[in-house]
Order: sequence, then C-alpha cells, then structure tokens
Amino acid sequence: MRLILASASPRRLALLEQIGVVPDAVDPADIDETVLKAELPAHYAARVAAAKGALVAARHPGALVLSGDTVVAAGRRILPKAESEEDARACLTLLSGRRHRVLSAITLIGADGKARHRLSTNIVIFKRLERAEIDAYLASGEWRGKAGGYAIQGRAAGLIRAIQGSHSAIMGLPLYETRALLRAGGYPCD
Ligand SMILES: Cc1cn([C@H]2C[C@H](O)[C@@H](COP(=O)(O)OP(=O)(O)OP(=O)(O)O)O2)c(=O)[nH]c1=O
Repeated sequence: MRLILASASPRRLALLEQIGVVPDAVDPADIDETVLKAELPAHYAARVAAAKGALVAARHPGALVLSGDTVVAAGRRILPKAESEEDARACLTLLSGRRHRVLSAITLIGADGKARHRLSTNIVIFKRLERAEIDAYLASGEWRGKAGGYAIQGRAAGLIRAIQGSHSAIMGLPLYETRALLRAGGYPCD
C-alpha cells in the first residue's frame, strides 16, 4: 500500500520516521491558508489539514495520503506563522508568562477515498520572558516560518515551563493519533 505524505515540512517527515513509517513519496499541498471570518482555531486546523489531504489525494488515486496542520492559539486567536522579527516579537510578547494551545490536526485519506480526521489539543506554558530573552531568541532565527513564532524542538524549549499533551503534536505531527489513523486505514504499523 502506497503512503504519500502531503507536507513540505521536513520535520513532519522526520517525526513519521520516528515511529518507523517511511512514506513512498512526499507531495506537498499548496493551498490557501487564509483564516475565515470568526473561524475558531480547532476548526481552522481541521479544515486546512483536510484541504491539504484532499488536494494531494486527487493526484494519487488508490494511495493513502497523510496531511496535517498545526496552529498556535491564544484564546480564540490564531497566531500567524512568523515571517518577520516584528511578527515573532509580537507572538512571544503575547505568549510570555501565560498558557496557550497548540492544535495539531491530521487527515488520512484512505485507498478507498474515505477521509479520517484526528485533532490533538495541547497546552504550552512559557516562562515570563525578559526582553533580553526575547532579543536572544529573535537573534537565533529559529522562529522563521513557525506558527506562533517559536519551535519547541530548538532553543525555545529552555523558555517553556511545561506542556500538557503531546510533544510530537506541538512540533507538527501527533504521532499517537497518526499511528492510530494509519492502522485504521489499513497501513501496517507494528
Ligand atoms: C508550535 C510549533 C510550530 N512549529 C511549526 C511547524 C510548522 O512549520 C508550522 C506550522 O505550519 P503547518 O502549516 O502546520 O505546516 P508547514 O507549512 O510547515 O508544512 P505543510 O503545510 O506542507 O505540511 O509551525 C514547530 O516547528 N514547532 C513548534 O513548537
């Protein structure tokens, strides 16, 4: 059974490989990621993961297609993928000293075209960040392109007091849910 990973993220590929799953191909989905008016974070993540999967599944009939989307949410607000230092500083200032949610949605389209979905909801708590800590983090450049302006797999781990949930989900692919979906879709996972 062919498995296609519908993601441009090298981290998603590495996470998948961590549980012994090597996709037959990687085929990223380029979709419009605009947030709808008044759309809630969980709805957004699920919708975008499903849209990525549907787009790529159309290109690979008969294959399993796995896609995901990870968003950082402060209350009902979806934080952007930081593209500039100003974006990242605004995110970190907002996240400083408080808890926020990281929602990681995945979709698996089966060989029969049936879509299965899972959502992993996680909490991340940052310490109260000093200005110098934010400046040093910005200088690292690790925030670039990251949802919420940080990546837990790097230096930000030193600023995170606690998490509740799944570390892999916060990085971008919830491995427990991924394995469960793959099994449900008939993909051999031991
Ligand atoms: C919160 C957090 C986010 N991120 C990153 C993962 C993603 O790059 C980004 C969320 O964006 P996504 O849209 O989920 O994924 P992507 O654009 O990287 O790849 P694709 O759509 O092709 O699958 O935030 C981390 O790497 N670590 C973290 O701790």
